[in-house]
Amino acid sequence: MLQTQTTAKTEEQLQADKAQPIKARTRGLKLWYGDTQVLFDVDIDILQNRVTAFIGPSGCGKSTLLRCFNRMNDLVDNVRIEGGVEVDGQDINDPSLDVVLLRSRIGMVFQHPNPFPKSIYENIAYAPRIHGLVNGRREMDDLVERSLRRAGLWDEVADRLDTPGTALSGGQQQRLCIARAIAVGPELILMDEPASALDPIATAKIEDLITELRDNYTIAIVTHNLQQAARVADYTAFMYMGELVEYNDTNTLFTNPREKRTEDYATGRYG
Ligand SMILES: Nc1ncnc2c1ncn2[C@@H]1O[C@H](COP(=O)(O)OP(=O)(O)OP(=O)(O)O)[C@@H](O)[C@H]1O
Repeated sequence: MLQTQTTAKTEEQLQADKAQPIKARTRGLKLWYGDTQVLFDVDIDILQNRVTAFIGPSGCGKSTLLRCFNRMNDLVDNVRIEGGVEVDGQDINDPSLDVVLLRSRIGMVFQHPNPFPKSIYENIAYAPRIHGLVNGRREMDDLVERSLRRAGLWDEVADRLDTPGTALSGGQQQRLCIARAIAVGPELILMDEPASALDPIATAKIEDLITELRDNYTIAIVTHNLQQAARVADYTAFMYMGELVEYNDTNTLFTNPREKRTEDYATGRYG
């Protein structure tokens, strides 16, 4: 078994989760890059206000699956997608859908922090301004402060909002990117290995933040780090060669997997 601590949900919590709305889901999702198929009939439900982790060996399709939820794969040449992807019951591959609007509703945080080459303040203010989400400077100041507070960064940057976001430490930059994602009030936040470029202390802060954000947001996270999935995720999906092998509450997936492939991965037999 996995040499890590997972906290089992109580029977009441598991029952309560059954009533939790589905924020996003895929049905029969298949994806090809050119002639190579990398996702095979993936069916997954992402529960609202829960953290869902995608784990699996390198190249199994975790990031590709994550990117299906905001149509980031559209930016890749020769990509072909079949099957359904819904966010809040809406088919996001509907050709009439405004992709820019979609991406503004779904935040994304990448492996390497990527603040804009602008001030800390502007990093947060930019998207709400172009989407017309606030009226006037005072509302914007409030939004910037609220977003930075939610991302656990306010106390560290309140006196230097005019300095460049790129001058912050790596961990601070990543929290700035999370604050930037939060500022537009996203329905879903996608995180692609958000802590893998950070040291253990900065990683712990990101993990604490993910746990706090769960009350207000729905989070899907790709991670290579099984302990991290065990610490932050309510639900975990194990993928292998483009298939969703097993999906369950995190404790059950790690302590009582149904599939031998899941058990082998969780116990480090391959990876
Ligand atoms: N833009 C692309 N064009 C062609 N093939 C791609 C592209 N992006 C990913 N792939 C291939 O698709 C497969 C799945 O990649 P993906 O990045 O989704 O896996 P992953 O599980 O996230 O891997 P890792 O853990 O190494 O990041 C891999 O074989 C990869 O080489």
